[in-house]
Amino acid sequence: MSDSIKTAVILTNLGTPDKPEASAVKRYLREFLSDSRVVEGKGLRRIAWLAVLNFIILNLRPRKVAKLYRSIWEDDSPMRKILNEQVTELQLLLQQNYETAPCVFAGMTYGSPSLKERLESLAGHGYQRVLIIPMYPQYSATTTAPIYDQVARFQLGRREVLDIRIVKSFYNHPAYINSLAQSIRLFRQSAQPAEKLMLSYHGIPKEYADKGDPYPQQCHQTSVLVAKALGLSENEWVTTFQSRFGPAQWLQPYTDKTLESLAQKQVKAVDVVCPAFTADCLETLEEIAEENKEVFHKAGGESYQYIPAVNSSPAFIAALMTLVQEQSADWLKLDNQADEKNNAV
Ligand SMILES: C=CC1=C(C)c2cc3[nH]c(cc4nc(cc5[nH]c(cc1n2)c(C)c5CCC(=O)O)C(CCC(=O)O)=C4C)c(C)c3C=C
Ligand SMILES: [Fe+2]
Ligand SMILES: [Fe+2]
Repeated sequence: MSDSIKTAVILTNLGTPDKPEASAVKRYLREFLSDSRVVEGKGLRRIAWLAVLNFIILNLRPRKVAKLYRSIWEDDSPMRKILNEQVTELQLLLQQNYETAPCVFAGMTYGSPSLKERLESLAGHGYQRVLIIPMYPQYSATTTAPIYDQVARFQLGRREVLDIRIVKSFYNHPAYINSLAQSIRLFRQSAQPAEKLMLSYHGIPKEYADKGDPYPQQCHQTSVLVAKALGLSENEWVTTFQSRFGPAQWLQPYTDKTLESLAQKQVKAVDVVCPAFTADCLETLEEIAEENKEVFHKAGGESYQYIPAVNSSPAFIAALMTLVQEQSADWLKLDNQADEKNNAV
């Protein structure tokens, strides 16, 4: 890195409540679900959604969802805990490889630690260059684009803007595919591999995809590449979409319906992995590892195993460093000694 220019990397994830309590969940859901990137609609549609959100959803959902959070909470929300671990591990790896490593921070789109406050604080501390890595391998207007929006709002009106780069997606990056394949391989080495590998992605409303959100295509591409890396034949894996919200149609095939139909077709064992999540969270630890396990068993399935997210596995942290290297090569100066050391191993 050039001597006098302070550079930071921010790992950015969606966000999560501060506590597993109804009031904290309400605050989080209000911020998240008020974003018109997440629930689209203009004019009357927007007014109707805000009425439903404020008068119905925010009165009924927080208590139910807080209970789900309590079932997975450790000393913090798993997403925030894992994001902090990813920050620590990436910082260590960068320090081993660079004379002057950039500083790595965490930032959430909704809730804390907030991306907006992180950017303000970095600017206040004289950082001029920032690489933001959204922790979503597949781009979606519902998740990645809000990060671009926050950066645009941050820059607006600044006399000297910060030099900010954002990694748009990494759904097909060989280092990410390798980290995912490795995590599946390691899991299947220590457990009996199931006859079917299910790759379950968070869904989005079908309407958004029909209007051009590239998310589903990127999910399918990730699946194809992972299956190829694992040497799976076509009938050994399936791509599905989870986490439906509201009455509209979402991306299909749905995870729960597919589990039921697999069990009905006498598939007795499935392994499930969630490649849209780089950190375990409510959607993986509760919805996939618990709720959907019950769905499969109730439908007659016998063995259901959830394969954890890539989290802070060495291969995923190495993938993050590769992204840093590629996206900010001109900002960084490789530590020749560390480089020689790595080559000698
Ligand atoms: C209402 C619309 C929603 C869209 C569109 C959506 C897209 C989307 N979300 C993720 C990743 C995560 N979502 C998580 C929780 C979550 N998601 C929604 C709704 C939408 N998501 C809600 C209401 C919630 C909260 C829980 C609930 O009330 O059911 C999480 C987990 C957060 C945690 O604290 O652990 C993640 C991660 C992606 C990747 C995505 C589109 C591609
Ligand atoms: Fe979501
Ligand atoms: Fe969910």
